[in-house]
Amino acid sequence: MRLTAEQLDWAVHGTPLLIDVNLTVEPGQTFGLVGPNGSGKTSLLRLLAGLNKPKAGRVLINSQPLHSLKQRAIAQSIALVEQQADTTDRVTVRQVVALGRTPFLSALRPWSEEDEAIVTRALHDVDMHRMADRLWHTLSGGERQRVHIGRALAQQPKILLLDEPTNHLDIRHQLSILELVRQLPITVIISLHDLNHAMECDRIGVMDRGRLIDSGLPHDILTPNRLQQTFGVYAHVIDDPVDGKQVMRFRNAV
Ligand SMILES: Nc1ncnc2c1ncn2[C@@H]1O[C@H](COP(=O)(O)OP(=O)(O)OP(=O)(O)O)[C@@H](O)[C@H]1O
Repeated sequence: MRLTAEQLDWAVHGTPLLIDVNLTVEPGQTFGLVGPNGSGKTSLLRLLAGLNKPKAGRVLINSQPLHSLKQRAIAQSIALVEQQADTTDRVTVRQVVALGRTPFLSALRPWSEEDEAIVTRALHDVDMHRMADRLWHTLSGGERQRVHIGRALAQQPKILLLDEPTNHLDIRHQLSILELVRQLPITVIISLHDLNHAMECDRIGVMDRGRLIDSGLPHDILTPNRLQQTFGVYAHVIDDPVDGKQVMRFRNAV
């Protein structure tokens, strides 16, 4: 599904937090959202997921305005993994992941073996199958993060929105989750602080003080000049002698 944001504005108590954001992510693309702390990445993802209503502008999935759809229809297409999602309920890992199937269940469409298989697959995808019966509150931060990604995968969305999905993960799980996400045949928007990870996206966009100030191919966007101006760091790019890929190295900009 194509996801489009048209002239999005959002404000809290009169303070503009998103200003004239325009964005199109083509079906199947992985779009990385980068930007300093407080630049508006989470705010944008919440608008794209339909959790917050824009003050102006609109979000479209394919050519359908998001605001014209019921919450259940949105949930059948879009999944959001938030940064600080939590639950106080006494639930197991499997039960949390199974919540991803909720938008598809009804009196006429009760829980089925297919749902069970989708949940099992999602647990494997995030490497949590061995902990399926563990209680949520006993999990570490990274394990919780993987369970939330599992819930989103169980939702089998056509558009997956991920807000810094790797910030609690050890390096092995960072790499495996990013690889998994990139291989999904769906539209993905992922906010990332690790700019070397962002380089692996199909396209990236840079947020700065509520505006999407640049978007395009990672190598064209994450230039030393941009890193200095927007992120306040000096960077240089070196070629990895093993695979020839370009890697960024950062130093303080004083
Ligand atoms: N409900 C709110 N009330 C007031 N200010 C808010 C609210 N939500 C977000 N903000 C502010 O809006 C700005 C953008 O926040 P947002 O969480 O979207 O940034 P971000 O780019 O995701 O940041 P980070 O990289 O730190 O996660 C921040 O300055 C934040 O303090």
